[in-house]
Amino acid sequence: MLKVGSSLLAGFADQAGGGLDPRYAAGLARFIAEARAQQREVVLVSSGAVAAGRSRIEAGGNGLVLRQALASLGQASLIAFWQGLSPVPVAQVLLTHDDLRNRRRYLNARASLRELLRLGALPVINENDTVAVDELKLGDNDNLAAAVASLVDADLLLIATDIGGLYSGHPQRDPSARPIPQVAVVTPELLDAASGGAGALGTGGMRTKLEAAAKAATAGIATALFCGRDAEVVAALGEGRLHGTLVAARSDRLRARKQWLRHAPASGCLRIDAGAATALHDRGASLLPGGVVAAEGEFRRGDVVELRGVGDAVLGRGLVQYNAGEVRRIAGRHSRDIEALIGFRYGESVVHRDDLVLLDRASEPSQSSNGDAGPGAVTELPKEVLP
Ligand SMILES: Nc1ncnc2c1ncn2[C@@H]1O[C@H](COP(=O)(O)OP(=O)(O)O)[C@@H](O)[C@H]1O
Ligand SMILES: N[C@@H](CCC(=O)OP(=O)(O)O)C(=O)O
Repeated sequence: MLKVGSSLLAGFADQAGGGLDPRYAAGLARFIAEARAQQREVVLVSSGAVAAGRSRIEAGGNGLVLRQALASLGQASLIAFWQGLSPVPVAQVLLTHDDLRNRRRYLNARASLRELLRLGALPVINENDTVAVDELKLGDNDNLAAAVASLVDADLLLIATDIGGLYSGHPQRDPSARPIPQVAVVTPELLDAASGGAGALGTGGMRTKLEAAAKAATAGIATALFCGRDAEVVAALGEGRLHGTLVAARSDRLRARKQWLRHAPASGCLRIDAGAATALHDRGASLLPGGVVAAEGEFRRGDVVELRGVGDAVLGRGLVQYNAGEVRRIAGRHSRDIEALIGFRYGESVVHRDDLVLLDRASEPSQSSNGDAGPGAVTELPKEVLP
């Protein structure tokens, strides 16, 4: 997952006519192509729509509604710009905070992104600025990148900007500021050091990058902050060497996600047969409709459900791909019949193995299936990075 800020794409003093300029983006596009050649899946979060919009129309000022309009004017140019630098088809994905907090939309976004990667496309994500204001707004693309890194289960979040990572003070204003190559934990002191404000075009400055890194860290993803203007830095990155700041992950990715699933209140229950229980336990398989005996409760797609086996034991819990009525119609049937039975299909599983946590039967207390798990049972992990 790579995030590229406006400061790398536009606003150069020597640039005639404004608009997007490939001088740094070309190197980053080469880096993406090399990573893809190494069989890595790459998702790009790119700012620059507002800057691109400004070059298309005469408009002074910096008000919120004006920036929303400018983003709309510039977004198509931004996608065309990356397409011009990419050997593979690029795909536009516009997201908001609200999309990622809503579990159904979260699952839909994740499924679309996975499909784009499977097809070999390069997803280029930006905030949907037309609708993203106030409480809907993630605030900046750094935080959006952290949320999407968690959504796609990224190995690493790379944030390219116009400075060589985090400094102990504002690098342009504080002559004693020194680079910080490694951050184990994002502390309030570090956030303070990074609060000196953004560059001319950027919105968040280093603070939002550190906040994003802290969110990614909680989700088990490390973040690399580096200068995308330095061709040697970008080339070294392609060889696995970072000249910049590495913010360490604070937990194992899967553990962070599964920890949340383990304690989230369930909206319903799936009764599964012995064969399915064995497949889940022994092979780490997804739960297919054929193994579902019954669905209890009125859950919706994306809700957490309990999985109960023969004898009522709670075997696990997971995010369900279909709503209760749909599960009842496909229960006991083969995955290939899903479309014939309900008219569409989100995928072959009822609960995908990535969205499933199996419980230790001896130690796991059974929780009620109506969402009332009792006080203290719900562990709140950051909303920004988990569904
Ligand atoms: N402690 C710090 N370390 C590094 N950069 C800082 C720090 N404090 C403030 N900054 C500013 O943050 C800027 C990068 O943020 P921003 O302009 O939002 O970039 P982008 O457009 O890439 O998101 C730097 O150019 C620098 O001026
Ligand atoms: N959605 C806005 C991006 C805002 C933003 O976060 O910018 P930046 O600080 O340069 O990453 C745009 O495309 O201009």
